[in-house]
Amino acid sequence: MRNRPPARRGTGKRVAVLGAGSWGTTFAKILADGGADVVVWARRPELAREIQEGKRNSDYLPGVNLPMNLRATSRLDLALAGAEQVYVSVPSQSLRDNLKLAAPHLHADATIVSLMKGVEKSSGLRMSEVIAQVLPIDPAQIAVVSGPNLALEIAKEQPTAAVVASDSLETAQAVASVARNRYFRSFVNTDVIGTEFGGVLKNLIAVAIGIVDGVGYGENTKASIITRGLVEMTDFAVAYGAHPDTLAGLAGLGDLIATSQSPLSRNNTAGRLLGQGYRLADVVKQMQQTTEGLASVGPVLELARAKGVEMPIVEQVRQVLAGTMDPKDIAPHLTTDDEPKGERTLDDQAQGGSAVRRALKRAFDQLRDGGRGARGDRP
Ligand SMILES: NC(=O)C1=CN([C@@H]2O[C@H](COP(=O)(O)OP(=O)(O)OC[C@H]3O[C@@H](n4cnc5c(N)ncnc54)[C@H](OP(=O)(O)O)[C@@H]3O)[C@@H](O)[C@H]2O)C=CC1
Ligand SMILES: O=C(CO)COP(=O)(O)O
Repeated sequence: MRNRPPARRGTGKRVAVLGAGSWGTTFAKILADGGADVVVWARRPELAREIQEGKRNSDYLPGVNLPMNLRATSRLDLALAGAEQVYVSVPSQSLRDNLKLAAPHLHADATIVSLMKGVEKSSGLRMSEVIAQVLPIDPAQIAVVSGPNLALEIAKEQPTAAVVASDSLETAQAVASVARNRYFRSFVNTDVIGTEFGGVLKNLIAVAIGIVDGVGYGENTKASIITRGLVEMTDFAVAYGAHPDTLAGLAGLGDLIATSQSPLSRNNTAGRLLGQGYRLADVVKQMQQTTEGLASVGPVLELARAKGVEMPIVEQVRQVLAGTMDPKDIAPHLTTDDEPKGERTLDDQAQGGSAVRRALKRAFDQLRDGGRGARGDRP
């Protein structure tokens, strides 16, 4: 049968990846190169066939050779049969429906790992919350992965790191020990909220940076937006229970830097097109791949309002998307009639500012130290 994956070659844990786009395929490669026995699910049979037989995914990762031990199928039952860990990488807005399709084939003890960086538009829920709502599983069976992880760079085996978070440290460690290899290092923590929101929120700031790029503004404007954007990200995530250090780590600052600087970022690219004067509908048409930030703006601002968190940069992004603000008017922080205020309040300093300094020092110490084994992105 064409769809049946061939006999396994690896000796490692049996895992599945749902979604064969740029990140799903890249993550499947990470896992396979780490020794896991991986089957990736592609919803289109022709894509499954290309990965399975040609070891290529020319739609999403042109020019990349996939590992010989990576298998693919368009049949969910085959992909999930015997999988102890299931990594999910579909567009956030499609997670709920895809989970419902997968549910009958999931092993009861399987760990479900979200690789996604969006919130559900209709509910405002994070991806781990959607998983917990749809599947009858213990929260300790859920993990999330986030970090500076531009797919194409990793598919070319350029080294990077990520955070695996779960309510259960044991689960995070079990995932991190599989999701690692010579070019991909996984740290662990138990701050699921901070790790997930880091990935969601940096997308919005990356859209803002893209807009600024498209307009033609330079490095001062971008640096101001990145820095103030990190404050917005931290304030928002902390209001929802995140640890501020997480936002100063790989899943926050790290991902913000990678996404804001790279033309590989879809969010950054969408922003640039908006800054060049394209209307949102045309930008959406041009973007061939998932651009989570465009769908997250509304729900994030609603969640911010519910907690009284100010997000002036994200609000400006909303207005540019809605066509009610000229991209040229996007500015690092509100308008000129805004009362002068401290860059940070004393309260912020206690919660976020000092955390940023501590995290930068720790990152420096870790670089000097060379890094050993999976451990926290923060102590
Ligand atoms: N790309 C990256 O660098 C990174 C992405 N992420 C996150 O990973 C998630 C997935 O992104 P990414 O892989 O880049 O997205 P892509 O657009 O590259 O791929 C999406 C994949 O999901 C499949 N899919 C399954 N169900 C649906 C559906 N109902 N509607 C649309 N597509 C569906 C698509 O199938 P088909 O091919 O048939 O359309 C495709 O294989 C996002 O949340 C993103 O933020 C996280 C880190 C890095
Ligand atoms: O999350 C990413 C890098 O860490 C990918 O960003 P984009 O979705 O903007 O391409």
